[in-house]
Amino acid sequence: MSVPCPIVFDLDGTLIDSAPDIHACVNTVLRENAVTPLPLDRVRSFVGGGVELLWSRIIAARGLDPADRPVLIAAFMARYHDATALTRLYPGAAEALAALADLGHPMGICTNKPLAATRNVLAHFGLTGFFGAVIGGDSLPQKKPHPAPLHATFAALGAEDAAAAGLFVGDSEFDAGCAAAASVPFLLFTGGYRHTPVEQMAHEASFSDFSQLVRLVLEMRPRVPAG
Ligand SMILES: O=C(O)COP(=O)(O)O
Repeated sequence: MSVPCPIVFDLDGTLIDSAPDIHACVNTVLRENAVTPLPLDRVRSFVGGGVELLWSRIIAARGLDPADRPVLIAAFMARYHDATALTRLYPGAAEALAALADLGHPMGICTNKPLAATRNVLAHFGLTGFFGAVIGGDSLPQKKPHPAPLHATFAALGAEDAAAAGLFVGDSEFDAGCAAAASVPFLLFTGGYRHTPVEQMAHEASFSDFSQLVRLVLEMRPRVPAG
């Protein structure tokens, strides 16, 4: 007798391509401060470690005063909070979530995106009901690649023994590092925001299209005894 394994997903660069909205919010704030905007590729390359790291990188890129960081972040958050107009679900992501839910997999989100913005974007795409646990970048003192947020997500799903039972699906170096630190098998979505070649990133399996995910999960068959 066995039950389907819990699966935790990263959000930005894994389920959603949110870089265009992040880019638009960043450049609105830069323009308001008479700073030259940044190209989309550059902003995308800064995403993954949460809002504070994003702005540290922007400040370094544009030679801004680090003392202005809290004010810049506050102005950014006011826009980022419910920015969804330019964000897209990756093709097949919603269908894969529905198929995994039908198979009985408990699912969660472990993202470095702030929790309120995370909840807004999940609601915008009608995904809220898929996830029994959502941990954001401001939910705990630690962010990915620290293992604590991933452990907390599995714990909130009622799966304390995540290392043995669960899977983590993500796209970035932050996700790969977090999975390794938490000893959770990592499924790498290769179409997201990583900088590192796939073969140089630690992962148990990889996929480039969400139509491959359900088969991959079934092939890996990580099962936990019921009861
Ligand atoms: O907000 C970020 O910087 C990254 O978010 P993610 O953890 O969902 O990739």
